[in-house]
Amino acid sequence: MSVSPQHRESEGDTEVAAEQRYLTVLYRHLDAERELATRRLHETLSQTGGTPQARTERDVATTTFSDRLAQLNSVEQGLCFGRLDFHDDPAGEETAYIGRLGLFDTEDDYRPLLVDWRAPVARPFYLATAASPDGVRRRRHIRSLSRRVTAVDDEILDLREADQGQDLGLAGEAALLAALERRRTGEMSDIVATIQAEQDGIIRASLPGVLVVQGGPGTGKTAVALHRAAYLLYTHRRQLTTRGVLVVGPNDTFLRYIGQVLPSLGETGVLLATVGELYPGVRANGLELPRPAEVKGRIAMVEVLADAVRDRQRVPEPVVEIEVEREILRLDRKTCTEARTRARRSRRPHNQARRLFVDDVLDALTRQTARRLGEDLLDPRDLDDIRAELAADENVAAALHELWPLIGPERLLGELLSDESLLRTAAGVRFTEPELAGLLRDPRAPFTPADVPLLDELAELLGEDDTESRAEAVRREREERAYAEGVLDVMEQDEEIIDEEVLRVGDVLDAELLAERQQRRSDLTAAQRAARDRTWTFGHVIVDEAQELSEMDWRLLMRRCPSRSMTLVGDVAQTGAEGGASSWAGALGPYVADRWRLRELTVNYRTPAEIMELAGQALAEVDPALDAPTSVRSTGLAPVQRDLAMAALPTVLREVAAAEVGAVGGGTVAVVCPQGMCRELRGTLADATTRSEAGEPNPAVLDVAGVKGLEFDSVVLVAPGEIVDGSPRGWNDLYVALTRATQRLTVLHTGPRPPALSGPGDRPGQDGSAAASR
Ligand SMILES: Nc1ncnc2c1ncn2[C@@H]1O[C@H](COP(=O)(O)OP(=O)(O)OP(=O)(O)O)[C@@H](O)[C@H]1O
Repeated sequence: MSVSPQHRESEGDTEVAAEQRYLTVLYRHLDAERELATRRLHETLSQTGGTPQARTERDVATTTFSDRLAQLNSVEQGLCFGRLDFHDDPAGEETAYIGRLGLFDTEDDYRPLLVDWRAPVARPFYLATAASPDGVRRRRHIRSLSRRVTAVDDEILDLREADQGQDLGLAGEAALLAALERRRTGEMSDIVATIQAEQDGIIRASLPGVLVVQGGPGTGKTAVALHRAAYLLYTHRRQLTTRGVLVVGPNDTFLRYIGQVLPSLGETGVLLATVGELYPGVRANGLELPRPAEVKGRIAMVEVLADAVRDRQRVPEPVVEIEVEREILRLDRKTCTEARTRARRSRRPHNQARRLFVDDVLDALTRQTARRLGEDLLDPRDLDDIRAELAADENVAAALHELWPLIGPERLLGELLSDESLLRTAAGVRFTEPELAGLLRDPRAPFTPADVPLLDELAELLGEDDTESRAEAVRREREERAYAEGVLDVMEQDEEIIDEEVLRVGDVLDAELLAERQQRRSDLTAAQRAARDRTWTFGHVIVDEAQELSEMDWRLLMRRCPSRSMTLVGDVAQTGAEGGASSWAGALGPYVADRWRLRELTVNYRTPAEIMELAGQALAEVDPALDAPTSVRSTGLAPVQRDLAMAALPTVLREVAAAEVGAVGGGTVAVVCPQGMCRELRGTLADATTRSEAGEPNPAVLDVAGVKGLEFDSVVLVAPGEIVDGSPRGWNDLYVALTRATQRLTVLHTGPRPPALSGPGDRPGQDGSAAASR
């Protein structure tokens, strides 16, 4: 059907008005649900007293209503974004509206008003095509701002109508392009309205097993990973809310950048963390150079740490003398070696095996003392007393501490990295001299993120010294039981005035059970509990920028997920960490052999074609066999490259940054530079720096590691030559830096251009004069 522009406009207006009416109804239901949840929450909170069971039930209800309210609040923006019209649907439901959560008409037999995007019914919204319409006649994207419909975009999924001029490109192309053109705020948005078919397949892939998602820059890996978390929580709610889902990202800035996506999808129970945050009780905020971090990430550290622990299990050379009550007792090498062998053979962790060692040594000292006192005069009770006295003796304790100390991971690692002789003994010939020297540090230095997997490894090797925590657990249990007994007493007294025949509370509920209920009442989410517990194992683990993980990082993460239900997203062409992965098979082989699935993403939604052409030249330097993803859009703006003298950089950068901030009209700008230049350039731009909507500095001055995974409307790349020369993975780094912009890219060369960046059309100049135009 051909329509005149005026006709089309009025037809569009009618459709917008119709959808507005429907949207208004949906918001009315949303408001009603909110009111209901608020009312129930208030009612629950205002109740006091009652039986312990009633209190428990109230706590559960409070959590349920608060969660529901948070979910209802989170879907306010873009509540409904799609509509499917089906051909003769046998169920008689010819239309389905798709949105951020499910809403039902409670007064009309729970008729679905809005279908959750994760429900199977919604799937054709993402998958149907004209060639394979899956019963769908028309897919409509509904765009809205606040509660107002701003546009509708239709696709008729019918090849005959398509022949009549319908555009059958990407699913919801107009809505997709509108989303991609939006200026960036510094916080990632969800893509729930415009998920593409290849992404949908990954989001809804089955839960078990290791799924690797490989894709070039801007292909939506992060977006897909987060939507997969939301999908899995919806589909496997019971299983995953108990064990929790962990999402691992490369650094804090990145976690802040993605932090709003899951809440905007109504999911709050996910733990977002860097590997450096996965050791409760340690804030690993020390800085470290890439080289020592790489050495710490090597798998050889497993043996170094095991040797460092063994090094703490000593025997006397040849004898140690202990003064007890003015007598000298002797511990010889043979006795201690036998005790050590027995303790080591137990294969228990160091702190737990210590009990065996201590037992044997105390036995030997008891025998010695008994011999001295005259064995024939002593009965077993006397021997027990002697042993107990020896165990309590300070000098014996000191000798035992020398031979087999109780030691925690933090102390052992701190001492190992700050004591050259301990480090040399443990490292053996595994590292070169410069590598060893790089590992040594000041004893007061804070832990770094690369230390965390080492602490975790040590925690496994050392085991908890659980003497204290067991005593504490027993004490707590006693207290809880005493409290529960008190509660039961009070309740039974109350009941005495009631009929004797009535079942008493104590008949159905004993103190132990009541105490246990009290514990289960804890209203922390699984994610919150997991964050405090090193030994927590998650129901599913998602890792973003997974190519950056070191071998030691992988060991830690695998420990957190023994079920190996994992989604790992990344791009081996973007690996910047020296100890990061060059291939997925290499990284995963030790844990799952070849039992992992690979899915690829091929379309770049971020970087315009013009910028990708330049980035492709850097990618060819990484590996000529790699293909850059295809850009979904072009802007008509070629990147600008300028050559200038280093001395001119401050002036030129100030000019360029100001111009770019103006050009993106409130959007985000990043200056990306070699690590060593960041501080100086921040100073250069200090006067002109404001804050983005997300509260980040704008322009942000960041090195490549700092922009990994992020995107900006405009990027000013400084000294790419130095970035290439600055690391063994310099070309990977340059590729990352070149692919951060959603609209505009300016490259400022302060030295010779890397050959791959000089292409046709450039006019290299000198000293800061404009060299190439857009
Ligand atoms: N289907 C989609 N609809 C709308 N926007 C999308 C879609 N897929 C991806 N995007 C957008 O494209 C941009 C890049 O996505 P994302 O950051 O997830 O890519 P990535 O593959 O993780 O990139 P990198 O490897 O560079 O970190 C984001 O702004 C994201 O919101």
